[in-house]
Amino acid sequence: MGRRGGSRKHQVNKFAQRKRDRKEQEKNPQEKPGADTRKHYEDIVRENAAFEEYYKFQKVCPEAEWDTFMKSLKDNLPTAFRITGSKCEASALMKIVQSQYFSEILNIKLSEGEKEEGEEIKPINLSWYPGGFAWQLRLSRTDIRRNEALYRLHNFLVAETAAGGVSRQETVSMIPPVVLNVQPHHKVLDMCAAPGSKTAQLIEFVHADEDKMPTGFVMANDVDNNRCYMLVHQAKRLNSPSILITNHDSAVMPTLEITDEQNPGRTKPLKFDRILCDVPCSGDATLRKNPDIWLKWSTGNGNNLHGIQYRVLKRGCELLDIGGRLVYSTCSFNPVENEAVVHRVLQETGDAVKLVDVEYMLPGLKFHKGMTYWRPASKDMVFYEKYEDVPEKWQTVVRPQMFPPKPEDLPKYNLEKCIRILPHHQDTGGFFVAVFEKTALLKWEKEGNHTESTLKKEESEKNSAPVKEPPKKRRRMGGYREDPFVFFSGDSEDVYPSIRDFYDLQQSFDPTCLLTRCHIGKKKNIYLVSPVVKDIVSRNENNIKIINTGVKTFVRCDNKNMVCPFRLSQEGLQSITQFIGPKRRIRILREDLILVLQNDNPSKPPNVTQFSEHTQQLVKDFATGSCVLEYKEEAQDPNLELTLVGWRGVHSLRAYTATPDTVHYLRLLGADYSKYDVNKFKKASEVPESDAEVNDVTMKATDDVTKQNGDNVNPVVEIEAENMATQDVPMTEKTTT
Ligand SMILES: C[S@@+](CC[C@H](N)C(=O)[O-])C[C@H]1O[C@@H](n2cnc3c(N)ncnc32)[C@H](O)[C@@H]1O
Repeated sequence: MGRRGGSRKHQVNKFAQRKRDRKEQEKNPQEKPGADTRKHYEDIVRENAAFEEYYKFQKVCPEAEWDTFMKSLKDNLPTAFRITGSKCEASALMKIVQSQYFSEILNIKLSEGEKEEGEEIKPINLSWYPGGFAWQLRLSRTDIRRNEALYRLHNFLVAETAAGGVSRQETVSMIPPVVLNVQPHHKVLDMCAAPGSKTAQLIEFVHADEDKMPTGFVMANDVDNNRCYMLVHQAKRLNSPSILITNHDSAVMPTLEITDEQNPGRTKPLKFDRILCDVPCSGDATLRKNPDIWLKWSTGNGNNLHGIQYRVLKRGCELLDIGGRLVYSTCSFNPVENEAVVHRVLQETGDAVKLVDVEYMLPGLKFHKGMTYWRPASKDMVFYEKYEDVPEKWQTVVRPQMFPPKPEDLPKYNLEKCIRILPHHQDTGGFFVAVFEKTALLKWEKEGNHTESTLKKEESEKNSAPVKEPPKKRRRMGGYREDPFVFFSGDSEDVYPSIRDFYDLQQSFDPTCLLTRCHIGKKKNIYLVSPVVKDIVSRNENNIKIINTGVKTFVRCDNKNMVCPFRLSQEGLQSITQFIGPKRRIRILREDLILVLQNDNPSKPPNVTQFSEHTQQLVKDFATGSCVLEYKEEAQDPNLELTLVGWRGVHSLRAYTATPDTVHYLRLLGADYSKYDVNKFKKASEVPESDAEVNDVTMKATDDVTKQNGDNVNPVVEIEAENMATQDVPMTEKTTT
């Protein structure tokens, strides 16, 4: 997509990288700049006396459980994943996982040290995850990657992640979107969204009703421009027309405009039904995954983050609609980042916002209730009972709002409704979750038209500043300059009539939901958004930096045999398929679908004569060009229904899918895909040691074919981005400014 295309979206900002390297080197002078600290993870001594002293004092964990808590924290983290995609595909994939891959796990013989005596390695189904689609394995990522007996499981996870059939995500990180209780009609805001594992869940929930385009949407925001491109990657995997990605400081997120359905032609401020506020935090509950935190931990980290956490949560409460729900979460154990922030906001918002109990939504999950007493500490590990005891030199760091409520006020706040998960509860990372509901306007919202306290302050500051000439050129708002979002004007748009006629698009399809990323020149890719997303983008493009939206639906294909210069793209097919008429659809038989998928070399597509008589008849008078291949398997429960982009050549028929999708479909059809399922350990003897990791043969094959198809991003980049996407990267205050 224009300048946002595959090569640039994961591009490292070299200047920022050099700055990070310099800072890192100042901290660890013995390290070479840019050195991969992950290499040394195994050598890190997993101990920190201050950490232990601080949390023992705070009583985050009952004394009797302390040793188990610490032991669990020092252990590697088990792998967890969710099965995603349409209900029928997810059910079929789940059966395959259970019958083929889990049996492998049960049969493996881990060497001593990898497994403790009598340790049960049976996969655990996460009872509280909707549909039972989430699993936790008693194996770390490294166990899976390094164990030859598990190479098929590893290939499966990598390929299905790229195809969008699986999302690898830490168990506890799945909880906030679940308790947010998102429905397809909800307007959802993810305030601190990158790298986007929770955003992916929110998108899945918005798409729960598969037959319809959701009337709701997800707006995923992050302050860090580079990290926003991780969100683009997530959104791309899930092919949703109902997501938009923005780049703004959430603490001062502007109020956007949306069409007022009750008063056609007028707008109203956009308020959200659901808000996820997964704020930047010290990340000390991710110690199992990020052992370098053992080296860096200090009380200062949590204290420094309290302010931004509070501001983001408060702004979230302002942007929430009455009756709406907000989830505040961190991957920190620290009450200063958790209950203290929750208490501070509850204190300010009075009766308008309250905590809700969501235990019933998490059957089988072990956790501790929120804390009602804690003591903030300064960097020198002195704990304070009240603000008056804080020496002057620490008073800007240890703030009055960080202290717990007085015992007599406790019933007002119900802090025990918060959820604190410790690593030993169910062998996961730690996590903190608080669920709020808004029952009335906030005090300061009632006071006037300008509802936001924060923005009001900003406004008055702006007003007192000398008046400047308005900028003549479009403002460049931090980071890369984005290409514009240019919506089709309607039926009269130059390229639209040929698309409409060729694909036999139904009257009910609204062409104004199509967009390109250029004003002038040839339209290359055409993207589709849902009507509500179009409304928001077109009304607010100048109020907030929009990084990305829309699912690629048509791709220019100037083939001399094509009546229409655009072919379909697999990414947007699920959204547009219901509008495509019978003229461009082929209902294909199982054996024929397997034939096109197995013969995916674009230079040698299967000849029509190789297909069944049934399919030969169907394609006999079928015009050449892009088409939809449909397949329905009645014997499955639920029926397996697949929809793929195909291409009718003069003498051939082929599928137009990227390799991860090809493997995914062959897997679902129970067909042979062994050419992609290569044992990299066998292959390892043929490749140099240093290349062994990236030359995962499954993905190498993917890479080759994808380049030929020219339709998808480099899968090696995808793997890297996926690795990033499964980490809730701990933040420091610096990142938030
Ligand atoms: C804990 S991570 C979020 C993880 C993410 N929700 C997920 O599940 O993948 C915190 C994110 O907040 C972002 N962030 C920090 N300060 C912010 C701010 N003021 N506004 C918006 N985003 C912010 C960081 O860039 C970081 O990506």
